Amino acid sequence: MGSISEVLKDDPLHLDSVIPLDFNTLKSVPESHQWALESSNHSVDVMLPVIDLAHPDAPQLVAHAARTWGMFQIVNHGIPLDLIQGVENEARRLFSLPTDEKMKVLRSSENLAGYGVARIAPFYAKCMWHEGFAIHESCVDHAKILWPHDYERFCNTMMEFRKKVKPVADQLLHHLLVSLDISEEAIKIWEASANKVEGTIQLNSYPACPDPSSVIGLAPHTDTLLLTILNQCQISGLQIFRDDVGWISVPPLSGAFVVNVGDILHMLSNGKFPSAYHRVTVSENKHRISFAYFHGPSVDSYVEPLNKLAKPLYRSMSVKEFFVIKAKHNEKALSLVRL
Ligand SMILES: O=C(O)CCC(=O)C(=O)O
Ligand SMILES: [Fe+2]
Repeated sequence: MGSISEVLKDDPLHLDSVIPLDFNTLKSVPESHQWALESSNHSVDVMLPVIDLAHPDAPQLVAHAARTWGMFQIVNHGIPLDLIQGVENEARRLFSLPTDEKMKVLRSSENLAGYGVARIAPFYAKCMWHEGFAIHESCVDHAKILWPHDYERFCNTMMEFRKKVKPVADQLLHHLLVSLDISEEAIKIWEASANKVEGTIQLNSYPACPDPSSVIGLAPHTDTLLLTILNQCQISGLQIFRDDVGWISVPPLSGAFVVNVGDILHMLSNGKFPSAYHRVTVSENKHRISFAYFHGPSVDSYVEPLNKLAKPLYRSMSVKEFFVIKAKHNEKALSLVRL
């Protein structure tokens, strides 16, 4: 089984040339980070569905929200509040390290785990008001470099989070696959595929910005994998785009997670679940942290619309092939594999 870094070794994401800014030293926004954002850059507040996973109708509610929005919030998910707070605390501890310390664990074209800019950064002339840290399997090697005598707290917290979030993602994926009217065998194959891999944890940091209207935290994008489960740590910033309305703010709810559909699940569902197009704005006075878990699949899997009764909207391809297409073409990837 190959890692994402191995899959992309011939078509690397050119992350090496983009290094996050030292945000602590700034009094104004440098030109490198000023975006020409349209004047219609406002957002509206429309409430995304909030689903209680303990509710008897949760499977249907989840499927309905995924079809209508590609994004929803979940409560009663079983992930303890003190663990959520622990992950935020560890992320803040990491991002508040001096820049030269963080640079020791910089992600690169060779190793996509570690500190650095967003995966989509190489596609834009301007830089985003963001720094991130990606954990693929273990984070011990990096944590030992950052905190040689105290690395366990960080790693244990991240691994505990993954242990608790993965079954939630499994359960959501199960509800979604069942709602597609597909064979039990297809459901089992995709559950096994997601289970085979650990899933990536992505920590995001959006420092307070002297002029938030001229920058973007994360440029509009869709996530690549099956499902994303994200915590906004009580500070707003996440927005989802809807053709009929425009950008919609997703308000952070205490203890809730945001769930969104990624490109691969979108293709498996033959377009029934939209791959949520989202972005992040930043605040003038708050340093926002978010953390996400990206669920499955195994890079050995084969993607194709699973419901055989409908005319397929996407061609068949391996997950590896799709990763390479996405790495090269970013937001055009889905249209390139559409039939
Ligand atoms: O920070 C957020 O709210 C969203 C982060 C995100 O979209 C991502 O990590 O892919
Ligand atoms: Fe995202």
